[in-house]
Amino acid sequence: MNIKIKYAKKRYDDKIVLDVENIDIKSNNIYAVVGMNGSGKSTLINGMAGVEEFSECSITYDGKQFEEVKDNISLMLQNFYIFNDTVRNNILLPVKYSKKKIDFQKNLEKYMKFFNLEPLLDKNARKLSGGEKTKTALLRALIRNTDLVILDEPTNNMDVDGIKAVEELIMYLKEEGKTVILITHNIMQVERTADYVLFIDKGRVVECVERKNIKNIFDNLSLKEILKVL
Ligand SMILES: Nc1ncnc2c1ncn2[C@@H]1O[C@H](COP(=O)(O)OP(=O)(O)OP(=O)(O)O)[C@@H](O)[C@H]1O
Repeated sequence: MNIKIKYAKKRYDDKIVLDVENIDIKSNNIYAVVGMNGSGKSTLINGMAGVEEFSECSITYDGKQFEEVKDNISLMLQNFYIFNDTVRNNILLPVKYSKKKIDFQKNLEKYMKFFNLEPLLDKNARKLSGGEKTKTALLRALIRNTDLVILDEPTNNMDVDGIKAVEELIMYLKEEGKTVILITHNIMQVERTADYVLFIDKGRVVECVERKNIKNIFDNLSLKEILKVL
């Protein structure tokens, strides 16, 4: 999905926490959104996914307005909610709210292969480990098989195997033709997965560059400055 953000602003009372313009997301690429805590990353993607309203914005998705494409956008929230129910029902939650006819079972099987969640499907999701809960939330975001997938720190709480599985899954989503927007604080993950990197600082886009043009993020002084990497 091609997304054009002419401008997007978010204000809380008198404080402007996001003020971005001219962001072009090109279809079938993986975008990493990086920046310090509180820089506005979640505000940006939550607004793009329609779970929060911008104070002002002009955004088109494949040339259309959000309402026309919302069935084709999914978001994994940073602070996702786990319901007091089975893992299966937690993952299948979007089924209840979907107007589109979707083969949820097929999607579940397709994406669950990346994790070892099958044996846990009938367990109460509140009893899972932190990493298993994150996998549950991630599969919930994927179950509608949307063209645009937005993930807010999808490897939180994960061990090395979990991180590897999520990164393989992200690459697979791209192979399927999807557009992925990924917030992460893991710069190595950016190097391993992203096609483009959107650097946000104090609510503004500082850079949006092709990852292959950032020879080495750790050698790039301006990026080190933004990320405060020593
Ligand atoms: N409901 C709210 N009311 C007031 N201020 C808010 C609210 N939600 C977020 N903010 C402020 O907006 C700014 C941007 O927050 P945001 O969550 O987008 O940052 P972030 O870059 O995603 O941070 P992190 O890396 O910590 O997840 C922060 O200063 C935050 O305190």
